[in-house]
Amino acid sequence: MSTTRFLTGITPSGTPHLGNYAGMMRPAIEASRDKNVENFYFLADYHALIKCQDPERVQRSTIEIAASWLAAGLDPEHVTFYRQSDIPEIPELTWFLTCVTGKGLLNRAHAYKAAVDKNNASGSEPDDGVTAGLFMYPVLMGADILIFNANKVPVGRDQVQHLEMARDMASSFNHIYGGEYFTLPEAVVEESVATLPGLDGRKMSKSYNNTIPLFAPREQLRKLINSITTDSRAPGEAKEVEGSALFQIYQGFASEEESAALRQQYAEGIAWGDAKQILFERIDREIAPMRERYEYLIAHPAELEEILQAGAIKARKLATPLLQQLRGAVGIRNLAQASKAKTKAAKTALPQFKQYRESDGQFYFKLVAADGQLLLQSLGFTAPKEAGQNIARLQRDGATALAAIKPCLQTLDGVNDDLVIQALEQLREAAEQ
Ligand SMILES: Nc1ncnc2c1ncn2[C@@H]1O[C@H](COP(=O)(O)OP(=O)(O)OP(=O)(O)O)[C@@H](O)[C@H]1O
Ligand SMILES: N[C@@H](Cc1c[nH]c2ccccc12)C(=O)O
Repeated sequence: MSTTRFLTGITPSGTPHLGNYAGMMRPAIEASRDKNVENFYFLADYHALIKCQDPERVQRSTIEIAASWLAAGLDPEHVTFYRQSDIPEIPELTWFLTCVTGKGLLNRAHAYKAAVDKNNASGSEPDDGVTAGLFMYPVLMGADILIFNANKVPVGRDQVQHLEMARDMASSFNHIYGGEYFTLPEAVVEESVATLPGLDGRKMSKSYNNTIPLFAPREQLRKLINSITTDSRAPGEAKEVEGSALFQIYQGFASEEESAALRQQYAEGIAWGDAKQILFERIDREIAPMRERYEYLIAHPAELEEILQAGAIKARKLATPLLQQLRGAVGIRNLAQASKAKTKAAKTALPQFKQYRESDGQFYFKLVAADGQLLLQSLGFTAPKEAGQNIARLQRDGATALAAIKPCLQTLDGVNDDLVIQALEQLREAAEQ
């Protein structure tokens, strides 16, 4: 049995923060220790170019995020850890998928729609300032996922629509080229993972500039924690945990007992300064052991490069043969082998007869086109042999047999005899080859 494949990407467009760590990296690293799953983690640097056109920042962020994953315990021996831009099969697949994706589907993508809505609201042209990169974002993401035929993709809520689109692209391609080339991936949204607030109480996010960098040096970490917004209650006055960013961040790191103890101290009127000291100590306890490794890796980017290159080799062992197969499927082929490929492609796209027994105890058959359309549906027969004989007649005599066995068939909306005869012809030709 094949193992389940998990895949997730992180866009290197800034410095990783405590929210990225608690909300994504830590649970992903814990999950990666499960021996029954295959894990793919990658740096989505092509995606970074959509929102960040500062080359130094892209490079810096790639280094910081790669070093963060490794320092936080990701083991590149057990997972496939790579950089998107090291896998040339991804942009090539992006093009194949682009050609089977409706433009209308992409018009509905949240990120693109949000940009258009903003322009409409301000009276600008709808596509003002919108790059084709932003528009195509879901296709690139689809290629990231489909190139490894990932089954499960852990993502935040905002990415669920992209997974639906990836499924659409996979089924369109399978349908058009008549084969099970792609597995349909599923989003995994971990509801139990907390969203950490930032310094100002809103969601901690690069875009809000309210983050605490995951590997801020100790003294900077202390300073940032001291700047978390609190209310003006004085020492000795009872404090509310509800709506306290400080408490929520603490919960993202502490055990249940530790959280209960701080809740008690809030009720007893702990001074904000002391609560901040407790938060600082708790976070530093978790981060300090990793900080040394992080700083080492940041100072040795050649080692990071080597780890990513090894990851790319591992990843391409899967991507290269799949892409080869896809090239053949779409008709980009070695011309010396063209005729062979043609026969094979024709075979994969054939209609099919199916014979089965229903719960009423009767035997039935149907004819299904390669794209899944139902072309013929029989009524029930008492013996399986009768169903088999009718199939054999249709295969042998085509149109004549179809006319003769009409009374044993249901009428189907939207299907005419020509369509059925064409399918029977196609089956006959294939059998003759
Ligand atoms: N405050 C947060 N709490 C928990 N998880 C978070 C938080 N912010 C981001 N994540 C998770 O980290 C991963 C990377 O997210 P992302 O790069 O969007 O972070 P971000 O700082 O919000 O960036 P941006 O502002 O550019 O969207 C995602 O899985 C996301 O769910
Ligand atoms: N778009 C994702 C990052 C990403 C790119 N490709 C992916 C493939 C799978 C999962 C996530 C991704 C984000 O912003 O968070």
